[in-house]
Amino acid sequence: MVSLLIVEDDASLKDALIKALSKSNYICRGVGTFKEALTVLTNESYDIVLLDLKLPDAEGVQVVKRVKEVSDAKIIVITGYGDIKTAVESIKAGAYDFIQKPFNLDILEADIKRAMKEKLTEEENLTLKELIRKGMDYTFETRSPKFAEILSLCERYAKTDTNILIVGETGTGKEVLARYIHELSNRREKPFLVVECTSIPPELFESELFGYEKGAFTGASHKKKGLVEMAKGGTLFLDEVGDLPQHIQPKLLRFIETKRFRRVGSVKEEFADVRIISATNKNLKALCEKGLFREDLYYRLSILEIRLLPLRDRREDIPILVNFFLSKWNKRVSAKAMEMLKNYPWKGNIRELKNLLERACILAEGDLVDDYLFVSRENGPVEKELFEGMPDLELLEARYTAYLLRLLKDVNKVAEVLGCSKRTVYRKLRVLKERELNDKP
Ligand SMILES: Nc1ncnc2c1ncn2[C@@H]1O[C@H](COP(=O)(O)OP(=O)(O)OP(=O)(O)O)[C@@H](O)[C@H]1O
Repeated sequence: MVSLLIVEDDASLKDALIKALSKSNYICRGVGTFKEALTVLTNESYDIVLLDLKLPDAEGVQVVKRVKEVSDAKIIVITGYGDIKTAVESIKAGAYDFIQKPFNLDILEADIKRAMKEKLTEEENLTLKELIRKGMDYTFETRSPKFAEILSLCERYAKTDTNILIVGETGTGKEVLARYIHELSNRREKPFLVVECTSIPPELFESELFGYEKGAFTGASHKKKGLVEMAKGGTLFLDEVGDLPQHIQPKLLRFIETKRFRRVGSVKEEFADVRIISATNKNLKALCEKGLFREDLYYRLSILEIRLLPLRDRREDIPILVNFFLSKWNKRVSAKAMEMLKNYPWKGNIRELKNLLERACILAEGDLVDDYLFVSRENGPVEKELFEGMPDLELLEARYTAYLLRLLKDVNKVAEVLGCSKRTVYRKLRVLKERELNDKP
């Protein structure tokens, strides 16, 4: 529902507007002075402000500027007849549009609708900019009865709005499954945002999650929305939730319970309807017992729980996954190699399988990738060449780059495998030369 604040000192006009717009399903509130308007806007969020520029305690363009400082709302200015100059100036100061008294309600409503459309597009763009959406690049075809059961649970859970905890070893596809649940849910048109609990520094966590106001801390030169606000209407995925800093836990709990939060440096309560899916490879219960994770938060997050199988417990799906990853490259493995892949321990689960196959696809010239599957694992002399003398990271990278170049005989391919530019490849080769020269007696 769209919320409107009507700032108008003419009480009869204000009341008439509230009555008429409420009938059209807008949530309306009215105030008669600028002071009241500022107080309300500082404490509550509105989508649109209808703003009379001639108020008893303030008037003119300054009014627009002040409102913009405290609110995200689109401002539609109400001006008296013949006050075009002020109206134009107010647009320059950031108002969305102006409307002259006396006005027709249909025109005002059309204006409100246009302003809302622009506001939603802006919010969407902002979200998209902040969000690097990974492609929906997965397969859930399965021959494993146990995994089929998990999938049918997910389909049922997706239809609810309840928080879900996904538990499983690293690389088992917890994030992929969370995206799948989001895509099956009614929230699919809204964002799916990932909070990487391990990679956000604890001191920045609150502002990343809930956003901040301009001036909230040194360096906060502009207001910024947090992930919770950007995920409005969608799903927030808390990856490695066991690593959630302890000082954030009560704040997240409060948000989950009330759907309300405050940006850092703000007293204003914001509202966001967000579904939380979390994932962990840790034993959260054990963390609770050690006092490292709040028990009440754990129960809130894990109302529904899904336990993902490690790949070794669904080996019947390995051929499906292998063919899925290879098909993108138009490559294949022999039946013998497939058997090897089926029997491998896969401690890193699907991630390890995917990485191994992708590397083999890049390395193999023909369509059969057998020879490149376990190339560095079984190749003792290569390991010796790379690791001799316990190299530091710079030397190891340089040696590995040189090794790949010998193997692939093509700098472009090396750059592709390493995920860097050709220039970086050349730089690493130069490093190797220099280090070898320096190390010679
Ligand atoms: N069903 C699937 N189909 C295809 N690829 C998958 C599938 N599940 C996982 N993967 C791939 O495996 C890799 C690991 O998946 P994901 O990041 O979801 O695992 P995770 O359990 O969240 O890992 P971690 O605990 O390390 O965060 C990704 O590259 C992902 O694309």
